[in-house]
Amino acid sequence: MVVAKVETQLASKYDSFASKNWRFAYSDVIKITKNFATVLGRGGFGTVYHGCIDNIEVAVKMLSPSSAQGYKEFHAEVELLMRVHHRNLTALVGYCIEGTNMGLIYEYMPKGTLEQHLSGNKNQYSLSWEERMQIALDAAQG
Ligand SMILES: Nc1ncnc2c1ncn2[C@@H]1O[C@H](COP(=O)(O)OP(=O)(O)OP(=O)(O)O)[C@@H](O)[C@H]1O
Repeated sequence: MVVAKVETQLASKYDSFASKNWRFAYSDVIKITKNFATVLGRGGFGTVYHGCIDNIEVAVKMLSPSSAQGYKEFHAEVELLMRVHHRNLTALVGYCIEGTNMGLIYEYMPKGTLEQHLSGNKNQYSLSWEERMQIALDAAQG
């Protein structure tokens, strides 16, 4: 099957320049997320779940089969974040490619999204224009 072939090519490509530790089996993802028990949110790529690896919290983004942008985005995200590391970029911890089960594992960001902070929904404290400017600069650096 064409899809299976592409997935195998992708998987071996990533394995060739990353430590084997980056790649997780789908059975690991099930354990990490406690069978996808807690949803953190949903994006264009699919659903994001809370998980734990050795007591370290992670966020697991699973590619939704109905996602049009998903497959391309998955490819770009793994490719980029395996090579690029910056304190203003959420770190990729690993990925899973097993048949149609494709997921990305990131470090967990406990303080909510930037959007929530910019809109003031997360807490009462509103960011000053100076702080917003600094965030814009930091994001651009990332
Ligand atoms: N690393 C993370 N730690 C904690 N929560 C996260 C993390 N990544 C994503 N989330 C949660 O999952 C939601 C969806 O994230 P995701 O990155 O898939 O979508 P997005 O960036 O909002 O949209 P899009 O993928 O369409 O650009 C976020 O709004 C956030 O609530």
